[in-house]
Amino acid sequence: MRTALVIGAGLIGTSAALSLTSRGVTVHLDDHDLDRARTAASLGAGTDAAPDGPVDLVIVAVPPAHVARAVADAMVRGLGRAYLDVASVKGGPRRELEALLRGTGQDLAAYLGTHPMAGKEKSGPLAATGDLFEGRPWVLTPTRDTDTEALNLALELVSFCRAVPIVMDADAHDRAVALVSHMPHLVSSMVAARLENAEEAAVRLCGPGIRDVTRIAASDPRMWIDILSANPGPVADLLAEVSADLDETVRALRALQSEDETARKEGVGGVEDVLRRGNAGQTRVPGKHGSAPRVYEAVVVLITDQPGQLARIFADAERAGVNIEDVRIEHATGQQAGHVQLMVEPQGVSQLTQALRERGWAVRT
Ligand SMILES: NC(=O)c1ccc[n+]([C@@H]2O[C@H](COP(=O)([O-])OP(=O)(O)OC[C@H]3O[C@@H](n4cnc5c(N)ncnc54)[C@H](O)[C@@H]3O)[C@@H](O)[C@H]2O)c1
Ligand SMILES: O=C(O)C(=O)C[C@]1(C(=O)O)C=C[C@@H](O)C=C1
Repeated sequence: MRTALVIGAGLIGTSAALSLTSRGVTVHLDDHDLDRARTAASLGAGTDAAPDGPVDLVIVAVPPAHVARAVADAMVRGLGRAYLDVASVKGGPRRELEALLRGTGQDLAAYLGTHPMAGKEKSGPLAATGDLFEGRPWVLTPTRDTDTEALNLALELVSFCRAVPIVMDADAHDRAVALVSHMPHLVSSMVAARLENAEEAAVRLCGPGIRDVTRIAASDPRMWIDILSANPGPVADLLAEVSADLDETVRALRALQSEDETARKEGVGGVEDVLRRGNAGQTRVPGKHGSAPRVYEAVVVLITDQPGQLARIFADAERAGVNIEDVRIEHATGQQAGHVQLMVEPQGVSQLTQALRERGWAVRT
């Protein structure tokens, strides 16, 4: 691939453009908000000038409700040799596109619906990074009519972004993401909504647990209305299952308040059941690079809010010969201090702890 056109220079479009540009592809950036295309270009994601002929690949990265129209317009104008979109839902936009192309003389052969399973709760080009898709699954939904050229160009894009291609049927994809993305998003919003009118004294105590559960609740509601509107059935079915678990758990907790010992025992059983099923499900969440989950242990280091602290910790860990697999930073509420959790292989814990303590860090394991 030598040339690409990204329509929608937001988080996903600009991230893909950054990856392609770094691999030598000439990327043209288009957005109905010209400032966004200009911002993406200033970040090194490509040029906001229009291409002077058809590009190899047109990447449509606009909100799901606008995808079919944007792809159809690009196809009718002959902007590329192949076209793909990156929307979070696949069945609806494809059917909509089919309807829009009817009678235009265009068919769907040069189009491929795709979905990178990577993202952020932030939107826009300023949130984009060139490594956003590294090691993440990128779903491709070809049909038997898809051109080999379109599929190969999509595979090249996935490879340039260092993502992992996964081929799926569009409707099967939508059922799968209802489970692993859309239903969890709503549950996160519902948990976060409890905080809206909560007392400040309670909110000040927020720790890592609630941060993990509510991060995605900060996402743009307009984008998520589009996503959920295109996949309502599967998401509603899953939320009904969550709702049944909620009812059971409320019943079990009420039983724990009972004076009657048998009822209390049943309550413990009910609570234990949901916690154990949660453990079992959580172990199935894949780890880094889509591999089987690995168990890391946390070495927690206290830092103060001064420049260069993280760089010093990493340098000290490297000197100790311990590989850091993942990092989380917890800022202490209302203080100029925080904790850095360094996730390492269990056998590296004592070596790293000792090395960091020797270099003056306050460490908790
Ligand atoms: N945010 C995520 O985590 C994530 C992850 C994977 C896939 N996606 C999908 O990627 C797509 C883009 O999402 P995003 O997070 O980058 O959103 P974003 O809001 O950051 O970017 C979307 C961009 O599209 C532009 N736009 C809207 N309509 C347009 C049109 N008709 N023509 C040209 N430009 C138009 C907007 O101005 C905006 O700059 C969506 O379809 C979304 O479902 C998002
Ligand atoms: O990490 C996040 O912020 C996301 O929500 C990313 C996430 C997800 O994993 O659910 C959200 C929607 C996209 O379609 C793909 C990825």
